[in-house]
Amino acid sequence: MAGEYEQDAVPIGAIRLEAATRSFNVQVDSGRTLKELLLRREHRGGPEAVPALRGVDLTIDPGETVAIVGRNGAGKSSTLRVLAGIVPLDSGRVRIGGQVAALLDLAAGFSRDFSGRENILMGGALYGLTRRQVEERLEDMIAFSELGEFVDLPLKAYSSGMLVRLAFAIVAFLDADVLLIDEVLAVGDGAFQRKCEERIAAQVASGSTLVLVSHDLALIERTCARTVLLDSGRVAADGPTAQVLSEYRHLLSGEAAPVRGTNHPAEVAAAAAAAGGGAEPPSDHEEPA
Ligand SMILES: Nc1ncnc2c1ncn2[C@@H]1O[C@H](COP(=O)(O)OP(=O)(O)OP(=O)(O)O)[C@@H](O)[C@H]1O
Repeated sequence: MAGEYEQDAVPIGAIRLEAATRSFNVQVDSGRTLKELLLRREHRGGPEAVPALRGVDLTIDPGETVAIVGRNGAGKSSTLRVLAGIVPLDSGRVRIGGQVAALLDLAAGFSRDFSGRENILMGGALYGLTRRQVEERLEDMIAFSELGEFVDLPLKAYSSGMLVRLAFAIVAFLDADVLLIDEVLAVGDGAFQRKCEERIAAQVASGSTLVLVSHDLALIERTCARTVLLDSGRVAADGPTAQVLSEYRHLLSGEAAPVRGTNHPAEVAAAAAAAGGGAEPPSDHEEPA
């Protein structure tokens, strides 16, 4: 049974996620034997379902500021993708009210052969703005991005920080009712990060709902009143940010090893600080896909 995604079935700015489940099929290739490789035989193992969300319930009211935290692979990005309507649910229901602006996978939303200016024009249309509305905001968006002459060069020539500037400049002037932001702010430089934070704060002050996924616990403390802790695709805690982050730090400091890969360096540092120790972040940190 497929899950449901309904827009405008709840008040503007509200989010309702009910019993959300989602798995991803991953081709497992580790069991291939040397004989199979030498004889070029097909390996019999099929795709394996990796559960990302296992029955997540989330009720967010208009104007709330909510952070989602959790270890690598906990299901944070999957939750945002489901809320943005990019990834459908296997079962459960998403309802979201009003216009949604998502800053998730930057590369996915852009055309690399077109200039920044052209991408703004196309991006605005994707978010439901008319050509005229985008043109009215174009100069403000370009000024916000501080891309200078790069705005007329193809995106192939952009650094990842420049892509963030472009993406944020579009989202910053959409006046969306719901803002979904995944970690992207971390790629911009310090000055631009502060500018983005100020812009987000202004949008929240004007009534937008914010859902932020980040490993930057200080950013969360500054930005979000409420935090949801995910663990292995389930909600492990949901409440005031100070309380849930304290639980999360406790979880991180008490664990010997993460679920998969290494901990994010910011989390390791936070856990070390919480434990009063001086643990160094792992040098061979790797981000899972
Ligand atoms: N497109 C995909 N294909 C296969 N597996 C996926 C895909 N997206 C997510 N997963 C799997 O779903 C689980 C949850 O992933 P998700 O990216 O939501 O975690 P996360 O909490 O955002 O992790 P991180 O902190 O590392 O970004 C992981 O086991 C991940 O491997």
